[in-house]
Amino acid sequence: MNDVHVYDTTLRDGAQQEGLNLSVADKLAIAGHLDDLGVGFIEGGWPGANPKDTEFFRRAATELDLRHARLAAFGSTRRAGAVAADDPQVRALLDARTPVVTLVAKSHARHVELALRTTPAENLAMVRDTVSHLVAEGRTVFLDAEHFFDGYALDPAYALEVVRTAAEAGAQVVALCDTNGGMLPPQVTDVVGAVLEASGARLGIHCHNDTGCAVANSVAAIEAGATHVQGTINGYGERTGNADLVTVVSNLQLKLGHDLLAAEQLARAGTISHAISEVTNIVPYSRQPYVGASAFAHKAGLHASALKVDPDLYQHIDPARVGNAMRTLVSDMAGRASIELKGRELGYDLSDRPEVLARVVSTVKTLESQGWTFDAADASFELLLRREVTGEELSYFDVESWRVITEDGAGDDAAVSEATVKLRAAGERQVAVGEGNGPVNALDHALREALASAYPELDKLELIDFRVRILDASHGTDATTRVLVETSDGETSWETVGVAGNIVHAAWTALVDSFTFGLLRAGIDPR
Ligand SMILES: CC(=O)SCCNC(=O)CCNC(=O)[C@H](O)C(C)(C)COP(=O)(O)OP(=O)(O)OC[C@H]1O[C@@H](n2cnc3c(N)ncnc32)[C@H](O)[C@@H]1OP(=O)(O)O
Ligand SMILES: CC(=O)C(=O)O
Repeated sequence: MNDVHVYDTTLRDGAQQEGLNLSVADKLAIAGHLDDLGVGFIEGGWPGANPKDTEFFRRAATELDLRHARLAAFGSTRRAGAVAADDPQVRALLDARTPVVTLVAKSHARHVELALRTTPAENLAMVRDTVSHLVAEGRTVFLDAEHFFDGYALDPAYALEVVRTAAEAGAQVVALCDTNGGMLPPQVTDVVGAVLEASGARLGIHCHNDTGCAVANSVAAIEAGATHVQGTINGYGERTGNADLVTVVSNLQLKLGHDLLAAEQLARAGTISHAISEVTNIVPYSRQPYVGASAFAHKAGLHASALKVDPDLYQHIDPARVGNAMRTLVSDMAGRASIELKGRELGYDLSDRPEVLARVVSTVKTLESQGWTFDAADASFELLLRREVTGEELSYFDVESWRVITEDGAGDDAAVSEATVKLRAAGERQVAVGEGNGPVNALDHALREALASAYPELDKLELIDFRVRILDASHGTDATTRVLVETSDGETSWETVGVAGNIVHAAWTALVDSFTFGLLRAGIDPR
């Protein structure tokens, strides 16, 4: 069933999200990713509304080489009382030189009266005039019927008249919009079915997520006969966002048999969703359906014991179909099967090492009861596992002592820290001093300095995140503290954990694990 348009509006409605601000270069990059995903249409923005969107269409004409998608320019019907051919906003839509133009039109009688301040008849004339003018100019026209569901509830005859008028004027699709996002799936099913029957128009669906039902509503509309679905990557959009197009497409394709994207395109959905997050600079939502980092991450021991036999037992699809992968999380909820699966992920075959499995389970449960957390610190767990499997501590250096002092900066407000680290590495005793804007920063510098000659490979490691959690807040300033450190080698990153009564000690433990793991990952032998 290759019958449904996949229409992406990340660059227009997605960009209406609070805090999201895309440059022209960002928009061009995202359009390239969307085309790779294989969507049918990319709505690029509203030409004429702001210089960036106008510039996007100008540059897209020469810089975008779309293989799958067709570009759509978005704008509204002409002004009340004007003529489409003379309306500067309609002119800007034509100047964008896209094959497709999507018009937003009022379909709610109250909006016509209060927001447009015109008559129902003039609104219909605006739809008719603008659609037919753009069609006559050679454009494929889609019409977004704004506030359709609320408008249909108030005055179904008028809302239907807008759909009929647009279709008769030549609009190829009339997308029914749940602009305020207040609908639930049964309402969408009923309205789409009724409008389809009464109008015979090709219908689309455009949903916002204010009831948390944007995806469900979109799927319901397609099931009810709509054949064009709009959404945004990662559900970006005004207020609570739009329907997440990756989830919508995955549901329609993998659950309902629609043939929307080639299997290999859908298998890139995870990569593309994350690549677009990089451009938008919005941290990916780990629990995003299908493509989130946690979407196929399993924490409970019982789940792992069944997954070991057959991954299908606790997964609704094979994650590879959407470019994701199964992960086993190790925590105090782990059992032996969790450790065996995690070991397999890390390259250790523990299937005939029951004593190691039992020991690791017990160690993890004990440490987690003291505040350690291994599902957030994969690298510390890998070091622990390695220690239990090999029976020896991986040691690149022997720490003799470390200390930090923090003092008021001379003459300015900022306090500075100074750390001294004494250790042996590659047979040499090293004493190094590091300065920083805080104790962990100073320790990081001192440790690097002390290890620089033995392990120059450490130079490329960078601490990219540092999180502190007070574990028993009722103890006040003598509470136990957990520190998570995230480190990157420029290509990948890993997290390590430290727990101690002293916050700097906890950070030091996490720091030492982070450097040790970095050297292990780089394939360095202890010197
Ligand atoms: C539901 C949606 O998300 S639709 C997309 C909404 N997106 C945006 O609004 C982002 C881009 N918008 C903009 O940059 C500006 O609002 C512009 C350039 C479009 C218009 O700016 P301005 O001319 O200053 O008008 P303003 O934003 O104050 O008001 C919108 C005008 O459009 C009119 N309008 C609203 N919908 C329609 C429509 N479907 N057809 C014709 N006119 C419309 C309003 O009645 C109002 O008219 P008025 O100026 O006579 O009061
Ligand atoms: C058109 C649109 O974005 C809406 O009605 O939500």
